[in-house]
This record gives sequence, C-alpha cells and structure tokens, in this order.
Amino acid sequence: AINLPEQDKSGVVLTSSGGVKPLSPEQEELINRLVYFQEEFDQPSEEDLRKISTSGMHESDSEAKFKHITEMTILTVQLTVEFSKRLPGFDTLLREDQITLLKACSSEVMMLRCARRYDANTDSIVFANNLPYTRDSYNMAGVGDTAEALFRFGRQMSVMKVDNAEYALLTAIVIFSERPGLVEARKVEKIQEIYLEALQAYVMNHRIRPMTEFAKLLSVLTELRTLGNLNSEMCFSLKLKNKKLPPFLAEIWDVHS
Ligand SMILES: Cc1nc(-c2ccccc2Cl)n(NC(=O)c2ccc3c(c2C)OCCO3)c1C(C)C
Repeated sequence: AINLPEQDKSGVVLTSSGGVKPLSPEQEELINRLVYFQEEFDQPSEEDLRKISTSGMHESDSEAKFKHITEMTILTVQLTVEFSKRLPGFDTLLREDQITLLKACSSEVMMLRCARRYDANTDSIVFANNLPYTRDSYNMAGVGDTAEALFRFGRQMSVMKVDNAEYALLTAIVIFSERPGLVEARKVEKIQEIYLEALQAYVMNHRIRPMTEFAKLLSVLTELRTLGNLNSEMCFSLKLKNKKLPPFLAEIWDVHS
C-alpha cells in the first residue's frame, strides 16, 4: 500500500506527530530572498520619480495624465525585470524564454503591484508619489471605466489580507507561468512548482483555514490572466484611437501600428 501522509479533516498534510509539515530551510531561505528583493525593487526611486513629468498633472489635461501613467508603468515594469533576474531559476532559462516570460507577465505583475498598494479606507491605489494610478487619473486619461476592475481586484486582495511573503511568491509564480511561445515550457513549469510548493507550505503554516486560503490565492492567478488580457484589449483600442504608447511599452505588449 502507498503510505500517503496522514491528512486531517481540512486536508492539511500532517507530520507523523500530527503537526502541520513545517517549511524546509530551503523554502524559508527562498521566501526571505523573495521578500527582500520585493522590497528592494518595490517603488521607483525618488530620483526616477523626479524625472517623470508631473507638469499638467494637477490640471485636467488628459494627455498629461496618460503620459504620467505610461511613465510610471515603464519605471515599474523595469523594477519587475530587476526582481525577475534575482529569482532562483530565472538565469537557467534561455534568453528568449526570459524575454517571453517578462513580456507576458509584465501587465499581470503591474496589476498585482497596484493591488498591493490598494488602500481600502480611501478606495484608491497609493502608488509611489500617489499621483498616477488614481481613479481621476484614469478617468482623465480616458480609460476610467475599464480600470475600475483594477480597484475591485485591489479590494479583493485587501480582504484576503495577503502578506508580503504571499505577494512575493505569487509574483514569482506569475513570472514562471506557462506562456505561448516558450521553448523550454517544461523547465519553466518545474521552476514554478518550486514556488507553488513554497506558497503552499507557507500558507499551511501561517493561515487559519489553509486549504481555502491556498485555493483563493491560486484563483488570483486566473484573475490576473483576465486583467492582463483586458490590458491587451486596451492597448489595441488605444491604437485604434491613435493614442500612442511609448516604444518600450508598445514593444513589451506587442502593440505594433
Ligand atoms: C501605460 C499603462 N499602464 C497600465 C497599467 C497601470 C497599472 C496597472 C497595470 C497596468 Cl497594465 N496600463 N493599463 C491599464 O491601466 C489598465 C488596462 C486595462 C485594465 C486595467 C488597467 C489598470 O485595469 C483592469 C481592467 O483592465 C497602461 C495603458 C495600456 C493605459
């Protein structure tokens, strides 16, 4: 007979002594590393923020608002690239697969970063210098109603009380996701499994109702796919309206005129 590890009623894997399986030292080390780099590359630097044109920010100049959102996004995507490069496993991938992963995950990680900055008291996204990703910026930039789903997502994440370790692990899992065009898809999948197992072990050891919480965290991945696709649709509609995206974003989001 296969000696399956004993499970308690909620399906949590138990050790022989009936306790929840603790995180391994490797998993502890991995999570600490991810949380460290999440902080390291969390927000654009003051110096970078100064470069962003806030001219016209306080007017209802929609061009200025749109430009500000694009500039903030470029800085934030670049932070995500830096974070990804430090993820164990990333440097074992082919350069072209690294590019494929970064292009595909960038908008999804952006949504996750904004959700982490969502403030339930003011129902707003408090990002960097608090200017760019606000409802009125979006409304002014002419993309307000679509962006509403981002605020709903932020609210959903704040209700779940996702902590820094879970955010960092979710980000890594999003980065190492199965994407069209990957050369070494199986390799990416095996790396993702490491981060999934670490997230499961972490949730098992830190949450009251681990199985449901872990399931909810995994459903966030599906929600992020939807949000990322909505971003692609918005990019396309901007193109139709002849609203130019900066070359960096047009390149990573494959918006070619
Ligand atoms: C320059 C730029 N930066 C973003 C962005 C800003 C914040 C988080 C994520 C993204 Cl992708 N976007 N995308 C959105 O703001 C965006 C697009 C579609 C959405 C959405 C957002 C925030 O919110 C969820 C529903 O669909 C854009 C362009 C394309 C305007």
